[in-house]
Amino acid sequence: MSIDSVAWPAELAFHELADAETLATAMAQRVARALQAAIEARGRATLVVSGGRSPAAFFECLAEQPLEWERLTVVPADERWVPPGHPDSNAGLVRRHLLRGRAVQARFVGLYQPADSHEAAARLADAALAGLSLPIDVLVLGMGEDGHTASLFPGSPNLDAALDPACPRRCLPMLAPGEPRRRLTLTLPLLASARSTLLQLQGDAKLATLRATLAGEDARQMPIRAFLHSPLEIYWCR
Ligand SMILES: O=C(O)[C@H](O)[C@@H](O)[C@H](O)[C@H](O)COP(=O)(O)O
Repeated sequence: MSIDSVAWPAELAFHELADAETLATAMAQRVARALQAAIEARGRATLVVSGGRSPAAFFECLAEQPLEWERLTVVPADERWVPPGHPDSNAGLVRRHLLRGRAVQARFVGLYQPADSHEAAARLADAALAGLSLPIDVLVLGMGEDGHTASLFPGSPNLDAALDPACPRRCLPMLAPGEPRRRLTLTLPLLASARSTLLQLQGDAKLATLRATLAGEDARQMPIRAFLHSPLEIYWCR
């Protein structure tokens, strides 16, 4: 399948990059421009990033960007309900690959806190996010081959609530199909408030998933559909 074989909606900015390194650099430069513009306009900026295997190289390129990091707040789009020292922790991923060098000066608002229950943990994360000024400035999403994004998983309890544009919560507990199953996710109102949204994808399987999203509109089946509209920018390489 080639990029040109898919009739992408004209409003989606689709960038095909030569390889993963070129993609990471292009995304880092784009995100840095948007964050610096936000800082110049409002004195501060908020960046929400996804976890998983894809973003490490992008994080490392972004960490090298000449930004006023002390004016930045970084928030995970979702979290596995594991401590930051756990190998699956998104907070750990961000701290290892993004909050390094000068970028260590950024403020980080993590979602994980120990709690008596998954729901209690989500309420603690909700409280931690209460002070976050909206709209967020930059959102960077990934996508699973099932069409999930953040931890908005098809079939998860709370998915309808999390996708509700009027959801009163900023963070909800979710269940992933694979381990670690217990997740915490930012909800649609918070995620969709972003002034700029980038989607990072790699490989033909995810391109096929993205193509499949165009065949329907129900975000409960493929939650990434809730973001497939302007101002989304898609960055893809094989
Ligand atoms: O915590 C997570 O895993 C992410 O937030 C999740 O939404 C991720 O972006 C996709 O699952 C893609 O993950 P990969 O980059 O590992 O394919």
